Amino acid sequence: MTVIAIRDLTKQFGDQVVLTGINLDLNQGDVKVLMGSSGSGKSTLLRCLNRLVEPTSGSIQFKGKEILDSSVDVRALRKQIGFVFQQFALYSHLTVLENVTLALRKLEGMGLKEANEKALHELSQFEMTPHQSKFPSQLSGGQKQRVAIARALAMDPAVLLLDEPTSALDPVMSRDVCDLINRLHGNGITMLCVTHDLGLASGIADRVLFLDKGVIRADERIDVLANDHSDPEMQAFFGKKESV
Ligand SMILES: Nc1ncnc2c1ncn2[C@@H]1O[C@H](COP(=O)(O)OP(=O)(O)OP(=O)(O)O)[C@@H](O)[C@H]1O
Repeated sequence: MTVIAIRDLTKQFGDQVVLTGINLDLNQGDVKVLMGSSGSGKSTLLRCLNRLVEPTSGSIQFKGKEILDSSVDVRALRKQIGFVFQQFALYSHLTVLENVTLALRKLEGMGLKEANEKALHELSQFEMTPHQSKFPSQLSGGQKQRVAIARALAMDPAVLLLDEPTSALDPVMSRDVCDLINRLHGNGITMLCVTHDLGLASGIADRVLFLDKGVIRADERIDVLANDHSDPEMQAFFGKKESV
């Protein structure tokens, strides 16, 4: 089943055209990785999918319904399409547990007891229950990312968007996040992940979407892209990275 269908999507910031004619389908359970040079529009595309950025034109359907209509309830949409930020975006003055319950109380309208139970359930999936009373400053980067992912999953989203989830992490913690994403994959959640990290990309997905100058130029196996010497853009991008 197609969960997200993007058609002819464009985005301009003033005179700058960032996305030009994006077409992409995400099917249920897909884990897709979006790569491309810095400034190619990856984060912008990801952000369009839950309307953190408003596209200039085109269509995005979520489960067959247009999400760019002005009548769409954006808060409800963001429960269905969760977003995990590069820098975790946790509230520093709230504990781990409160970071997760806040979203449940505000977006789901849950009472404290119900929200606590749900939040503790999510945190336990990621072995974060022992850290529930800590503040973000008392956590490692990997633990912060676990909390951020637990918070997004507490909404039971159909889709999880991840924007460079390992870029602030060391290699060990990056592998931890990679394992975690693979566990989620087993649960059937649909994911689109922006990353520069080839280890993460090859660890979670078979294929990579390569974004270049506002269009998706390739949807291909990672090793094929990495060894494609005929394309100067790909070579420039993958040539700088470790071989896969
Ligand atoms: N809110 C904004 N206002 C104006 N320009 C923006 C805005 N957000 C992004 N841009 C511009 O859009 C272009 C694409 O940015 P985007 O963050 O999507 O790229 P990216 O591929 O994710 O880059 P990186 O890999 O460096 O994170 C950049 O030139 C950026 O300056």
